[in-house]
Amino acid sequence: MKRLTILLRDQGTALHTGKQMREIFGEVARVKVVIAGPMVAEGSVDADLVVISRQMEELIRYVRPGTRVLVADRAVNPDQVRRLFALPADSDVLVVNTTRELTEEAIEQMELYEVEGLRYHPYYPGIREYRKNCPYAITFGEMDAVPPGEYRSVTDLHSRLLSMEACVLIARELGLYEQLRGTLTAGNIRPMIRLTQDLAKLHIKYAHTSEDLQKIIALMEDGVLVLDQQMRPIFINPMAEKMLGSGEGRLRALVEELRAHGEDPHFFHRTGSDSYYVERISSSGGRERTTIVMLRDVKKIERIENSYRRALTEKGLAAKYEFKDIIYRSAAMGELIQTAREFARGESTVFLHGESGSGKELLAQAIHNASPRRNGAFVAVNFASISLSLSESELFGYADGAFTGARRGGRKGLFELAHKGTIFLDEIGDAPLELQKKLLRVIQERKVLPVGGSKLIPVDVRIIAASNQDMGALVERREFREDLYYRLNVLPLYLPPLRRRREDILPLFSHFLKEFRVDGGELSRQVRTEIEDYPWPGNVRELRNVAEYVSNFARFDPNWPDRLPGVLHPLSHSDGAREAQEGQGTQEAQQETDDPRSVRAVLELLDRPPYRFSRQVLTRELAEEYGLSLSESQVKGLVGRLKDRGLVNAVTGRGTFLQAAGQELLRRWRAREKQL
Ligand SMILES: Nc1ncnc2c1ncn2[C@@H]1O[C@H](COP(=O)(O)OP(=O)(O)OP(=O)(O)O)[C@@H](O)[C@H]1O
Repeated sequence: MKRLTILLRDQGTALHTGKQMREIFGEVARVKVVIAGPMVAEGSVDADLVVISRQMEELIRYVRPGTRVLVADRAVNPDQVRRLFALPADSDVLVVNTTRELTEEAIEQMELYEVEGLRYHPYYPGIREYRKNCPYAITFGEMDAVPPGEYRSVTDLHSRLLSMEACVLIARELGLYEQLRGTLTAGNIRPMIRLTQDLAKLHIKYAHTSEDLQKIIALMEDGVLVLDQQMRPIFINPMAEKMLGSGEGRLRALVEELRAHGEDPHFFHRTGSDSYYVERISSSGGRERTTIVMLRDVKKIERIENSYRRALTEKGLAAKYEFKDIIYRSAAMGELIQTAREFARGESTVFLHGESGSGKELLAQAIHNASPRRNGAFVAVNFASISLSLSESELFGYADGAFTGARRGGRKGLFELAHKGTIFLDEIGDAPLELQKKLLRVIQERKVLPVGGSKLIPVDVRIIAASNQDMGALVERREFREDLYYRLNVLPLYLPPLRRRREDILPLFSHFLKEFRVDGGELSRQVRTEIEDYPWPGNVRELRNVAEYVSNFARFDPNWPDRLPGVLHPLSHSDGAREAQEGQGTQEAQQETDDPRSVRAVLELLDRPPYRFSRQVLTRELAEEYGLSLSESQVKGLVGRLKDRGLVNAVTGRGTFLQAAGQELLRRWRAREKQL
């Protein structure tokens, strides 16, 4: 048997190249891979043929003089290239390798594949200047060489393999070409076929997606039109056809109104006896600017409004809770309530900051009921659940004759309904910018302009706003108007999350147990600690849900407290085994001794901007946010174990970040908590 030796510099390349060589030559030659280094004597490597790859010619000194040597080229592995198709077209990609020659060669080869729209920029250690801020990076088994940066993804295409031309040369040199011709041709063609198949599949998938989209748009109950730059229709769905009729005239009238309204993104459009709410979205993507127009039947809007109003009036436009209904024992809440009572006496706008479920609405109602306006209405508007087109007429009402079908005398908006009372603007951070502008005007002038009306109506309302988002960050990202925020944040109150006021947990728990008619009895010390130590990411609402859940079995099972830990940490207890059987939680079920709270806290932290944390920051945030005082080395150990479980990844110099499995686990935890 002929002896073929491949002489290389590093382990990673050796692994892949060795595999490639054995696949092709393994049956007819003895393939050996030698990694040059201090353990290999210079002038000692021999075989019938020694192969050295280009850019590593200096390794020739290890070869015994007189041995036949072939310097072979490497090529990007076509099997790996297909991963580039996953990157969005028109992206900048940093190509990372260890030397300038290798990097430039790789770029040259990748350009041959003509992956649409990817622009490659070289990087290698020591390069003077390179393109920073590339959203994507690719490398060839040299992950460590990737410079720090905010990448959306870093793809490892693994070491490049010996090119097929090189393999043919090796076969020739060894006199094995005839024998191997079939294998070589197949080896050359197969990856290409696989690549082509992949592209075909991708193409079919997109074709399907756009077909599916078209079906969905066709079935939509709103009219959808797409107009080109000259405002000529490119696409009209059946509903829009029905709304506008088949004649040219109606479409022309709509286009004229669109032009007349300039940049105004929505307005009412009347045609014949019908009225439509028009929403316009300009799209500047692609080569041409297009306009997407949505038409919504005003009668339908009215129907939705009616049901929203019904829901509101069922609540009676009245605030149920008073300060005495707020359960607490912590000093933090005591102080907060004291301040809130003082705020209640005044007229200024109050802003309640606090995580979801921490009791913002409860507090807003209590403030209203302790204020001079207690006999007026309390109207709650939730901006997270109110749709854009609905919200304007919903909030400000509409005038008589604003559109055909509008009620005689128009209709009052929620601001007017709250006249002499309080309006609670919940989840205000979700208000669309367009609406924020209008809200600002109302707050400044204390007057509303109903949709389609020309007369301002004075309203006397007190505003309480609330948000569970970081408003400062929203303002910074320009998603929330700064001027509006300052108008609203006059008397700020910060509701601490439940985990920051642990003394409140047990009193609240027994309060809710009573509400669900469960005899709280005496909880063991262990169970009490368990409840207090749980981080309660869903705050009081989650605690109430757990009490309700417990009530389902507590009435029949006197030992119900024993089941509580399993309810709070489903994965670390009995359910963990089930998850494992489902094949997803194999590692989750192996629960090392890690405290589930710390695991959860780390995953939660990594799921927040900036999504990448250094160990120091992680340690600090764990302490500040979750009250978990771990040392840096404990955090290191914990992160290491989470990495072993595939939940996170940690790269030296680039921090720790969530992996898909970690995200999935969080999603499942949260979904389960919602169900509880
Ligand atoms: N201190 C408390 N005492 C009694 N019940 C409370 C307390 N805090 C919250 N709750 C109850 O917890 C639930 C959630 O509270 P609430 O709806 O006020 O939270 P929120 O912060 O407004 O939530 P979101 O931001 O999701 O709207 C409600 O059923 C509320 O009655």
